[in-house]
Amino acid sequence: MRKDIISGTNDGMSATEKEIERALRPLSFEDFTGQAKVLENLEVFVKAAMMRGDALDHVLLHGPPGLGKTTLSHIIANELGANIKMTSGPVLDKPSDLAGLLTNLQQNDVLFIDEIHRLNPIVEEYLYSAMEDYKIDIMLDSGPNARSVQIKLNPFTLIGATTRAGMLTAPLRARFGISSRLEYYDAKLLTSIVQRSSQILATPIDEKGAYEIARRSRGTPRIANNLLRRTRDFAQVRGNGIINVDIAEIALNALEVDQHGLDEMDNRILSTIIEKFKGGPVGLSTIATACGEESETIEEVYEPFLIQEGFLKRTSRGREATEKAYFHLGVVPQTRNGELFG
Ligand SMILES: Nc1ncnc2c1ncn2[C@@H]1O[C@H](COP(=O)(O)OP(=O)(O)OP(=O)(O)O)[C@@H](O)[C@H]1O
Ligand SMILES: [Mg+2]
Repeated sequence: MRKDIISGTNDGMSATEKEIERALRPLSFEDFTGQAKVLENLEVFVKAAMMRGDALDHVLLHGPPGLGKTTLSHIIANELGANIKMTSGPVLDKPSDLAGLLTNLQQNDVLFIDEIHRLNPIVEEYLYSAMEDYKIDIMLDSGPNARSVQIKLNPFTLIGATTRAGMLTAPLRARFGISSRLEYYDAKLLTSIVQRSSQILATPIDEKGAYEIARRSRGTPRIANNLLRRTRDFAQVRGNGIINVDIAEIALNALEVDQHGLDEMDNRILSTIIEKFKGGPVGLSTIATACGEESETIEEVYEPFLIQEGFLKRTSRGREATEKAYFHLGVVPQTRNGELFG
C-alpha cells in the first residue's frame, strides 16, 4: 500500500477511490494551489492565445510524480475551452497511432502525451512536423509502391508531461514553446490542499491535523491526498471521525511515514548507502540492487526528494549520504575517506 501512496499508480485503487481522486482534482487555475510562477505564466499564455484565436504554443510540463502535471493539462484545456485527448509515450507504438489521434483533433484542441520521454523514436520524428507546421507525412504502401501523402492538421496544442526532462531529445525539447518545471510544495501550501480535499470529502479536520499530514507528504499533493484518505479511515475507526493531530500521528505512524515524511523505501535507500557502502559515493544501480528497487524508480521518485531535503548528494562518483542522513537514522557519522564530518 505504501508503494501506491508514493508512486500514486492508480492500479491498486478501487472504483470508489478513483471516483474520489477525480473529485479532488482542481479544474481551474483558480482551484489549483501552489506553483505560483508556473501558473502566472500559463494564465497569460492561455489568455493571449485565446484573444488571438490561436492554438496555445506547445507546453512541456516536467517534474517529479504527483505534483500536478496531468491535473494542469486538464486545467489548461478547460481554460482554453478546448477538448483534450490523452495518450502516453509507450502507448504510441506506430506512426499510424499518432496520425489517428492528430487527424481527429479539432481546431485549438489539446493533445496530452504523458511520459513523453518514452516515445518511440520513429513516432517522435513524425511529431516534429506535426508540432512545427501542423502537418504530417504518412507513408502509404511499402517497397516500390511506397509514396508519402501529406495531411494537413488543425492547429493544436501538444502538452507533454514527463518526470525525466533530461531524457527528452534536443529536437523534441526545442519544439515546446513553453516549458514549465513543477516543484515540490511546501508544508503551508500542502496544508491548504489537505484542507480543500477534506472539505470535498466532508471530513472535519483541524488546522494542526492538516499541517501534520501536509508536512509528512514528501512535498507532494498526491501523497497528501492519499494520506488524508487513510487518516480519515483511522479517524472513523479509532476516533470520532474528526481528524486532529493525534489521529494524524497514529495514522502516519501506522503507515510508516516518519517524522520527516520519509517512507520505508526512502529510509532503506539511506541506510543502505550508510551501512553497506560506508556512506558512499556509490552508483545508482548498486543502490537499486541492494534495495530491491528499480534504478529508474529510485532516480525519479525517491532521489529528488531526498536530495532536495538534504539527505542525499549526487556527485560525479555516485550518491553520498549527508550528515543529515546519518543523524536522521541515528547513526554516528563514522570516518569516511579518512575524515570526520563536521
Ligand atoms: N496544486 C494542486 N492542488 C490540489 N491538488 C493537486 C494539486 N496538484 C496535484 N493535485 C492532486 O494530486 C494528484 C496528483 O496530481 P497529478 O496526477 O496531476 O500528478 P502528475 O504530476 O501528473 O503525476 P505523474 O507524474 O505521476 O503522472 C491529483 O489527483 C490532484 O488531485
Ligand atoms: Mg500524470
